[in-house]
Amino acid sequence: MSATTTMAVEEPRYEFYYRENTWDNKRQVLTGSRCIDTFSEIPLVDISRIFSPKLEERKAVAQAITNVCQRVGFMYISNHGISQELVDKVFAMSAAFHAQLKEIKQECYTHNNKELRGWNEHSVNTPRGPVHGPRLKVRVAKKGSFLYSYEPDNDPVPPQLTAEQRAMCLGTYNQWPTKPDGFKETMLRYQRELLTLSRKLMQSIALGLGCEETYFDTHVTAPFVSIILQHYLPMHPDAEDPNSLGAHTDYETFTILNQDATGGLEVLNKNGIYIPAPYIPNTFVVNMGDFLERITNDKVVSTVHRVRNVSGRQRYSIPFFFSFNMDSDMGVIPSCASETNPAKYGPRNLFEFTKEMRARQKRKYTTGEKHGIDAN
Ligand SMILES: O=C(O)CCC(=O)C(=O)O
Ligand SMILES: [Fe+2]
Repeated sequence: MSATTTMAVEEPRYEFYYRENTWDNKRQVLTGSRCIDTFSEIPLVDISRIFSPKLEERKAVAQAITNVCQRVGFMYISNHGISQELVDKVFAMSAAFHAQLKEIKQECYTHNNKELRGWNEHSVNTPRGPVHGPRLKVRVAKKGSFLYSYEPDNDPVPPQLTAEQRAMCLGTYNQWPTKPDGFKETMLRYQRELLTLSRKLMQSIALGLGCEETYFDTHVTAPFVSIILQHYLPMHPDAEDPNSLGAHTDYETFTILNQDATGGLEVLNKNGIYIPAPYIPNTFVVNMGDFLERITNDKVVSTVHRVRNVSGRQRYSIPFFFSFNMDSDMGVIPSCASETNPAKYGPRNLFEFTKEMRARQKRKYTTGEKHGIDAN
């Protein structure tokens, strides 16, 4: 009788995630003998030199940023120039807004709005009843979010726009609550200051990718920007889905995220391990989005992430999503393509890129269809 050796065949493992409003995206993660050397923490980059008058210094930080963008797609930035006084004020306003009665927040309900700007609440199923008997699916709230977008008249460098371009700025549809006092002014100041920082970061990314520093400047004069004041409730112990915000990628160029000290943000590495991205004082988290991945021919990575608020406390965060002008046609950047690595994608603008997604979001609200995920 001859002995037979059975080779165990490792099944590929996939992580399913949400991208451009669809759930059927999957990314293979590497397990067992397939594991590779990947990140196990989120790097921190001191960006003070992006403001340096010396090109050499700006190039050095650009290189550091771009290396992280390619390897991890997520980083902490320190010395970003945004004052702690403003950050504290924005968080305090967000907490005061979310603490109001639902009936008051509903005055700026996204459902009332053509472009879905405003407040909304997301919920989760919590099966109740005997384990072996009929189970009731009770929905409980897990997250509230207030969404506002770019207002061209509030830009530190107000752009010249045609009526058509102005209509593409979703901030035209912002809904502002009357309370708390000073809410709109604070949120617009935050938008202004982060716009300036984002344009500077965009120049740094251009340099790091081997382009002229000003390569993207004309494409960010009236950028597609959205800001969400996220308010995560403590996750219900019986919640059917443990995610406060399901695994997803962001679809814009990059996101500047401000989080409180609660924790819960997790970033997927190539080996399928979710790496925590806890709060680090005086830093922001910056992650790259799908549109930048596309125009860099996949050189920069848009990394999957999720939020699980298992702290038992409320959590607040503020993602600032930054992208190009809605009507800027962007192809693969010449320095990211070559004869041996031709451009994989043709030119596309944000308006086209997000059209189907925005239509789906509207369908979801008008038909009450549930995707079980919170769109950005
Ligand atoms: O709340 C967080 O920490 C992350 C939020 C996020 O990923 C998003 O809104 O896209
Ligand atoms: Fe995100």
